Amino acid sequence: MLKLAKILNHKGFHITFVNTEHNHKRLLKSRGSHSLNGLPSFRFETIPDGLPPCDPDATQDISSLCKSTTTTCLGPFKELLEKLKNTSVPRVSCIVSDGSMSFTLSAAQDLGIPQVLFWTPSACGLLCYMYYRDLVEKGYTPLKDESYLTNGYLDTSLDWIPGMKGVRLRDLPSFLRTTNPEEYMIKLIIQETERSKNASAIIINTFETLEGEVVESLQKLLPPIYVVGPLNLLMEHVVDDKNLEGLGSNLWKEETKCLDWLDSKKPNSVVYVNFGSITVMTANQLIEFAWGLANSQMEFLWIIRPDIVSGEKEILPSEFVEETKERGMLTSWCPQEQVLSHPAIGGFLTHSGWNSTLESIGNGVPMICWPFFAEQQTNCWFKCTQWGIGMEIDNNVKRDEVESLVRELMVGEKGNDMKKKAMEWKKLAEEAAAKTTGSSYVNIDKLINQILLSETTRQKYY
Ligand SMILES: O=c1ccn([C@@H]2O[C@H](COP(=O)(O)OP(=O)(O)O[C@H]3O[C@H](CO)[C@@H](O)[C@H](O)[C@H]3O)[C@@H](O)[C@H]2O)c(=O)[nH]1
Repeated sequence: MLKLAKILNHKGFHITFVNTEHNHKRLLKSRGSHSLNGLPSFRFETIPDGLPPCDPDATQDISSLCKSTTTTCLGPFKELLEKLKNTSVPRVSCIVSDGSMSFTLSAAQDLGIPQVLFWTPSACGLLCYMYYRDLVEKGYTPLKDESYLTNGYLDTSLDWIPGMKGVRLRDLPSFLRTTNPEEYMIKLIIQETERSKNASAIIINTFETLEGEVVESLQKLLPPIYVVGPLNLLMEHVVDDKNLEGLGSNLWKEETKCLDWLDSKKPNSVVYVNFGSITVMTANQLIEFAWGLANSQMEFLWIIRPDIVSGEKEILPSEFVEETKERGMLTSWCPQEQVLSHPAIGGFLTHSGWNSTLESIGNGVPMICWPFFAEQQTNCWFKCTQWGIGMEIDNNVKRDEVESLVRELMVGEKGNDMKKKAMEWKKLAEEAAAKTTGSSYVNIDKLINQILLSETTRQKYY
């Protein structure tokens, strides 16, 4: 979202970027007390998320956060808009908000301005969310009982989601894996996808050559869709804007020593391991990953967030630390985009969050996928079965499987094929983001001219 906002600012928009108070505090902590002072044309504001204060270093519970924002944020958001009217900043002429923050639609309606929803997961993830109502109505979820999680039921294949023939229940976003008929996340998904139909437009961070067929299916269900990714590559066109450089969004402090360490490594020799900002695992799973990496004999850079093990501090066996000290580096958070673009990185063991996936594609890095939740399962399916750049690790992770997949990724024949394929996707991603001619570059201009600066908006506010 911040990247998109920077691009729009670069194109001439005044930006008011609204964080929750919780995230605002976290950003100040990780980036420094002046980091959100903003610029005259790019300002930060906050609204409360409605949750009680909690550990500032840990990711909030997603279900509670969604429930709270969807029920409590509209009031504070409208108050903020009211407040902005009485300041010297230009009048708010359009609202771009997260796809799961559809309460903002009602505020935009009050002001009579365009409202665009930016769905930050993949297009394939969003397409599955669009079919969540059908999954409930057809009786696929809730599951009859817990045994359905393991009795083969999740292998049921579906042929009615257009653009995703052969996808299995287990490859769909994970929220359907519940026996609870009142599951909040399912209700939320149905509510948010339904409300999305009322937006002026939808933005997705992907590119046409990667997810064209899926986007075509989505076009039939939603308002005009603008495909504008990979945003991390489009950002390269605003690097000359020095003013924007200081605005970043890392929620933990970035450790940059790993970049020096990578400088000392041979090309394509290091496995990069990172599970994003939300994934948690058990202490036992952490240990299985550790021994799998150690036994693979490969060099690795492993990012272990302070809250990666649910409910306890992560503890790695001292024998593991001793055995791998010459070839492994452990740290708590890194500048991932710089890491993935480093020539030493040969493969990425990832949870398959969409940003990590796109950043990996944009750098031609093949992946091993350990999807945790949400649409990561769907991203994993596409990477493994459609795009030829991924191999999946079983959820019940075992060291032997980690060892063999890591070796296959780094020195095996399949790994080699995946690397070639990943380089082809990198080229296509670069083409989509190319200045002036790339499809995503062009789509950003179309979004601006057709929606954000519509004729009425122009007449009313400029
Ligand atoms: O050490 C780190 C680890 C991560 N990152 C960055 O953090 C982001 C992580 O994003 P993503 O890979 O999408 O993972 P999550 O944080 O888990 O993302 C959530 O949001 C995504 C977009 O909606 C969804 O695709 C995921 O399923 C959902 O878990 C990426 O830009 C990374 O570059 C860093 O900079 N340093």
